[in-house]
Amino acid sequence: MPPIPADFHPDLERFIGTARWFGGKGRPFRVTGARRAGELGGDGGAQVVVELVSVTYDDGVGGVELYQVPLSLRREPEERLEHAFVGRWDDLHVYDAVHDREAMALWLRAFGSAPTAEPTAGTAADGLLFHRSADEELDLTAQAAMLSAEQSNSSVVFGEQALMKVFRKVTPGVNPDIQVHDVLTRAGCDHVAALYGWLDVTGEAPEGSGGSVIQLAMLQQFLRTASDGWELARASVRNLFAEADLHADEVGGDFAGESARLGIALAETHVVLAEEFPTEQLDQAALQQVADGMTARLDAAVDVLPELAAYAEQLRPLFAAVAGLEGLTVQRIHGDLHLGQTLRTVKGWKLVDFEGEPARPLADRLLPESVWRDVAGMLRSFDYAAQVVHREFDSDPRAESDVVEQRLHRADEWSERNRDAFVAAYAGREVTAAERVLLAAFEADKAVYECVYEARNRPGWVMIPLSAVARLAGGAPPAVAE
Ligand SMILES: Nc1ncnc2c1ncn2[C@@H]1O[C@H](COP(=O)(O)OP(=O)(O)O)[C@@H](O)[C@H]1O
Ligand SMILES: O=P(O)(O)O[C@H]1O[C@H](CO)[C@@H](O[C@H]2O[C@H](CO)[C@@H](O)[C@H](O)[C@H]2O)[C@H](O)[C@H]1O
Repeated sequence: MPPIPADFHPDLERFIGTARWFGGKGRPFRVTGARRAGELGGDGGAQVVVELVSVTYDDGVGGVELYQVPLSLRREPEERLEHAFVGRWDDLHVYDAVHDREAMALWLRAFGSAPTAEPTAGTAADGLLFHRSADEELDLTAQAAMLSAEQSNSSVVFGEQALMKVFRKVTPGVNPDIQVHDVLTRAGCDHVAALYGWLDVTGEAPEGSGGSVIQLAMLQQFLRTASDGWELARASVRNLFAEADLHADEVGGDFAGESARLGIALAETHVVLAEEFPTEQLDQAALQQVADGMTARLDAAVDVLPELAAYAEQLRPLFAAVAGLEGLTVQRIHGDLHLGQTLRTVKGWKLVDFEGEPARPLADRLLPESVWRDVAGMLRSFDYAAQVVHREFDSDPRAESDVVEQRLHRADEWSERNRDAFVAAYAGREVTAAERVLLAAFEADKAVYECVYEARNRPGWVMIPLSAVARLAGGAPPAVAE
């Protein structure tokens, strides 16, 4: 196929700008180029072009970002793909390929023909190199279906066997999600879905990438019996609200046992990560850098959400205290842990999505960090679950104020109970004073990150992390109306 013409760029801008996975929401941008990573199909059947689309922001911050956009090209309009329509390119009707079953079957077949014996060998489709990392025989007749919970990337399930995650924002270099799944699968870690394969671009490395590979997708075991930790936690809060005169430990849907099991799953995963990746003891200069990083993120966040300024001065000493700690060991961690990254299966809790915070530079996401950062991410998530349900119940202005008050109290109680159960099981011993300082600092750092995330993606939820910032800063709750 010829390259995408420049007059298709406005269609790409419209499509990317409204996609859930687009990390630049709220910032005016332009599509400044589209490079063909590869092509699949075309012999009379479905035809797919995989484009790496360059996005440049009008504010000039952050340089060019690359987004993977696989496009399905159709001669006739496809009614069932209307929701995935991108635009017209000459006489072609162009759709987001991840929604197109026939297009996705091409990916699965390419994975199916990749040899498994040599992990470095692969099947090359035009420009694309498919790798297999496990002997699992793939069912090539399995139907593809998009996972509706589309988040930072797009995930497609093949039957009940495999799940392919198509990375959207791509950066030249090792993809942390593929890397960690590969290592943990080989190490026999029980708390992740096994890696089956991955997809690289074979063509010339893009300018400025230092010759690095670009990794486009990951194929892994589909956890058929999984329930999302975020859904389960909220169901437990709802259950508590239904009996608002009872305490969290008195109702049937109590979650504390699951929170404790989740703490153990995280601790066990951290142990394997520490065995398989380098660990390091931070010296004073490195600790200072960690503290400075938190402060710098706070300063940048105040520019995005000025309401944070009211708490900035109280947060600074909390971050500065990190520089005064001694003997902090760092290792590879999850990096963006929250309840939405946990799945409860019949075989226990699994952790997903080891990509780290999507907004962080790739190099930073590969660095060893303190395990308490992951713990803090989960603590924030317990708070979110309680607060989100509280809003579901009490967004009605006619709700009686004493009932609202009571439920708010129960929400806090639920959050505290589950946070405590999680930390106690994770640590398996008393948490030291130094660890408590770290936890509070990482929790505040995460809440600051969430303020930016919500301001850009879900402005109606910004009060959830902002209230947490206020609590951690020891100040009065925010009075900002939503
Ligand atoms: N191996 C799996 N089996 C079943 N469901 C999964 C699996 N991996 C992820 N999921 C589901 O897909 C959703 C998105 O996956 P995730 O890795 O978090 O993607 P993203 O990077 O887009 O946030 C998760 O919330 C989870 O519910
Ligand atoms: O799952 P992603 O890697 O895309 O993570 C991003 O999106 C998350 C929301 O989906 C966001 O998580 C925040 O909201 C969650 C509830 O939806 C809550 O449980 C988390 O605690 C909260 O941080 C995450 O921060 C962001 O990186």
